[in-house]
Amino acid sequence: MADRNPGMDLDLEWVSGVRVNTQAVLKRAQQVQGRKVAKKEWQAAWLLKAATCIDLTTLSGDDTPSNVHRLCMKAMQPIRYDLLQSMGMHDKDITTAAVCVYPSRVADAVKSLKAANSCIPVASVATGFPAGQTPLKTRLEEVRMAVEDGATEIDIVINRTLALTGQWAGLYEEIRQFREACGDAHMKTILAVGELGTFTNVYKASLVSMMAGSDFIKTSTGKESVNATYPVAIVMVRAIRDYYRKTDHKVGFKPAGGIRTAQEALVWLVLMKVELGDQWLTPHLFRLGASSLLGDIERQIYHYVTGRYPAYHELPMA
Ligand SMILES: O=C[C@H](O)COP(=O)(O)O
Repeated sequence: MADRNPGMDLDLEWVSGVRVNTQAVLKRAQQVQGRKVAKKEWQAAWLLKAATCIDLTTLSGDDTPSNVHRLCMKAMQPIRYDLLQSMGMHDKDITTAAVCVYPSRVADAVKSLKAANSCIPVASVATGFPAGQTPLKTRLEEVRMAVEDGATEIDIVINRTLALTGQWAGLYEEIRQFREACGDAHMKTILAVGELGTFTNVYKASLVSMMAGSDFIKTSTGKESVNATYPVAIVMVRAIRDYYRKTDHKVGFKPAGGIRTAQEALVWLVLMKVELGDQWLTPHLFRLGASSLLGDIERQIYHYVTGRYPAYHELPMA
C-alpha cells in the first residue's frame, strides 16, 4: 500500500465547525447515479477494475475453514480463466484486493493463501464487530490477536455511543489506540453510518477517524439496516478530500454492505472518479466491501465475452 496516513492532533475547532448541506448532498448523489456508465469493452474493463478493488468477505456465524478456503480460492481467481483469456487479461494477475473474515477465521485464511502461494492480504473485522459494544480492553486485544494470526488489514468499528453523544475526543483516543494495536496492519475505520443519525455526524466521525490515523474510512458493517448509500458516500469522500487538502495525506474509502450488482459497482467507481479523481481508483485507496457482488461481476463479464448469460453451473464458484 501507499504511504500511510499518520493522523494529526485532534482539531476540535474543525470538527465543531462542520456543517453539511443535506439538499446539496442529495442532489450530488442523484447526479452521480444519473451519469452514464461505460459500455462494451470499457464496461468490461471497469468491471475488472471493480473486481480488483473488492474485499471479498464472509462474515457469517457458520463460517468454517472450508468456506474460508473456498473464499480464498475465489479471491485468487475472481474471474474464470478462459474469460480473462478471451479478454487478453489472463496474465495480468487479477485477484481481489483482500479477503475479509472474522478474527477467529484469520488463521484459516492465512493458511489457505500461503499454501496456494498467494500474497493477497487478509483483512479482519475487529473491535466487537458489528456493534462495538464490548469493553475497550477486549476490543484492543481482539485487534492484537487478529494481527498476530496474520491479518495485515484490520477493519475496526467505531464506538457509536461516543459519536452520538458528541464525545469526539473520546472517539479520537479510542481510534488512536486501535491504530497503535494494529501496528503495521492497515486500519479501516467503519463508521456504521446507518446508526449515526445525521450527515453532519457522518462528516465529523469521518474527520475524527482520519485525524486519529485511519488508512481508510468505511461506511458500514453490512449488519446495520441502512448500509452504503450514495449520499452518505458523498459526505465521506468530501471529508476525505478536505482532509487531503489540509494535511496532504490520502485516506482510502470503502463502501460496504448491501452492494450486490455490477451496475452498483460501476456507480461506485464513477463516484470515486468524479469526486476524488483517478488517483483514488486503485485498491490502495478504494475498496468495495462485499460478500456477494463478485458473482454478478463475473456474470456480466461472461455476457460481454460470450454474448449470453451463463447457466448457474457455468460459474460454479461465483
Ligand atoms: O465489510 C463488508 C460487509 O460486511 C459486506 O456486506 P454484504 O454481506 O452486505 O456484502
